[in-house]
Amino acid sequence: MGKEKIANYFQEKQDHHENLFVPYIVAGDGGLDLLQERINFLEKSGVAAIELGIPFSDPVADGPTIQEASIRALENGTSLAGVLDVLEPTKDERKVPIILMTYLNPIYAYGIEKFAADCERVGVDGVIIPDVPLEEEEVIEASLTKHHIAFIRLAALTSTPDRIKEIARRSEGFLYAVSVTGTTGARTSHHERVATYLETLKKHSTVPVLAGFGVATANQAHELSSHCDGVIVGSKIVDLLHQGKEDEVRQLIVDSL
Ligand SMILES: O=P(O)(O)OC[C@@H](O)[C@@H](O)c1c[nH]c2ccccc12
Repeated sequence: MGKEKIANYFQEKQDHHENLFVPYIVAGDGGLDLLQERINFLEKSGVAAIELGIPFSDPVADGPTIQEASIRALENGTSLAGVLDVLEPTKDERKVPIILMTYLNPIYAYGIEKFAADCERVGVDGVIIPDVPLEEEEVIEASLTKHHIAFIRLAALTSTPDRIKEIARRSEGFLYAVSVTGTTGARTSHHERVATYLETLKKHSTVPVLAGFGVATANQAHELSSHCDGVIVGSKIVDLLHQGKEDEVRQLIVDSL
C-alpha cells in the first residue's frame, strides 16, 4: 500500500509501454453516491492512479471548471470524512492507487495525525497538498511517513534550479510537474520551455514525473509524455463527466496511453 502500491502499479503500466495517465475528479461532484462507480470506471479505462479532489470553498490554485465542480460538491454536502467513508469498503479489492488532493485547511480542521491515520485505514496511497511549500512541510511530513502515505510534491515552471533539485530529491510516489504558470484549466498548448523543464525534472527525480495543468487532448498527452512519464488531466475530465460524456472520457484515456 501507499508508496509501494503507486510504484508497482506505475511499473506495471510502463512494462506495457504505456504513458502514465492520472485523471483528477472532484469527489462528490454529481453526488458522493457516484464516486465508487467513477473510480471503477476510471480503473477499467486504464488509468495509472486516480487523483481525488476534496472540495474546498477557497481553492486558490483552481480555475473556473474545478471551482464550479467544488461548489456543486460542497452544495450536496461532500466532506473529507464522507469521501474517506466511500473509500473504506473497497480498500482491498481496489487495484488502482488513490491520491487525495486537498488544501491544508480541511486537513487542519480534521486533525493532521487523524487524517494520515485514516488515509492509511481506508487505503489512500498518496496526497497532494498544493498550499504547503517546502519550508512548511514539517507540519505534516512525519505523520504521512508514519502511515506510509506518499507525499507528492509539486514543481513549478518558475522554481529555481536549486529548488527543483530539492523538490526532486524529496519527491515520493511521483513528481507533479505543474506545466503552466497560472491556475488549473484546459488549454490548447504549452510553452516551449516545458520540454526542457520536464527533462530537468526527470534528470533529478527518483520517481516518475507527470505533467499536469492545461492538458485536455490526447495529442497534448503524447507530446508532454515524450519528455516525462505521463500526464494528469483534471478540468477536461471534470467537464466531460459533468456533461455525462463517459464515452469521451474513456476515449481520451485510451488515446493518451
Ligand atoms: O485541471 P487541469 O488544468 O487539467 O490540471 C490538473 C488538475 O486539475 C489537478 O491535478 C488539480 C486540481 N486542483 C489542483 C490544485 C493544485 C494542484 C493540482 C490540482
